Amino acid sequence: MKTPILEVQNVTMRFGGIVANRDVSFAAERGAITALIGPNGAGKTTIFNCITGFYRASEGRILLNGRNGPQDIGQLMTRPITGGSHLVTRAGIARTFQNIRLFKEMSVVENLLVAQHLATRNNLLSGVFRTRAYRAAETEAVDRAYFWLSQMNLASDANRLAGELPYGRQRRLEIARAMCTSPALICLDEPAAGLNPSETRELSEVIQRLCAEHDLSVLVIEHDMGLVMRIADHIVVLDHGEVISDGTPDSVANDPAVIAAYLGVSEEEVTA
Ligand SMILES: Nc1ncnc2c1ncn2[C@@H]1O[C@H](COP(=O)(O)OP(=O)(O)OP(=O)(O)O)[C@@H](O)[C@H]1O
Repeated sequence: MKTPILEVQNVTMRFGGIVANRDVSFAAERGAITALIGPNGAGKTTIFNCITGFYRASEGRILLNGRNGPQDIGQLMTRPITGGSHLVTRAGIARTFQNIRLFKEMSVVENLLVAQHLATRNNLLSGVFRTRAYRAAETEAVDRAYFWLSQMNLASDANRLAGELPYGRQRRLEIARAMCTSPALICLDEPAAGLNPSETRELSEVIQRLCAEHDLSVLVIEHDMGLVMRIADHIVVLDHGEVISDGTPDSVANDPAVIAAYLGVSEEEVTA
């Protein structure tokens, strides 16, 4: 069996007295789409924030088995002096947000160029003197931006203001921006929220294509069960901060614990 791209091991996350995640363990397979589902307040966004380096988990370990071997996300965040969530991006995890966070006053292509500054090794001096390496990195960044715009069916919008794009296109632009950092794992937080059915269908195709053609693994939080059942290879269900089911879409959809969590009744009532 292939090593999973991501291993979440016994993660607990507390906010004061609130336990948002308790002893959460699951793995995301390499080259596959893993969906994280569960009712409101189940702890999905919190575990996402731990994985993507926005929070440091109170307990447990998160391992990314990326292109440079296994990396402990908690250690990247707490590394003395240089540590932080930018190291998690460099290690190969990119994300999008539940509420779209684009630079709305910038053009579409500028949004993608900003994202790549983190990955380039240039410093102030090379910028002032416009060294050969600096110019080469700039050209590469522009080429990469246009590549991902065309992959996301956004090439014709390159020079429009990001804030002027229709909602569905803004969502795809966020994914393009994340892809510009060359991630091994992309984490999508409710990518279908606010989309109409045809935009959702286009989004499903884009996500599946990313996985199939670009050596990418996907972890997605989503409430749209139609989308989840259509694209997920593997589903992890959270409820009250804990994993209550983990398996194929079919096994999860028929799991009495999952049905009970969504209906807000006890498991015994479902099986009775
Ligand atoms: N920064 C925080 N401070 C205190 N409590 C928090 C914080 N973030 C989340 N929580 C609590 O942790 C629990 C899990 O929240 P979380 O946002 O992770 O759930 P979710 O499954 O993503 O919900 P939704 O589907 O509504 O987005 C909730 O009870 C929430 O109130």
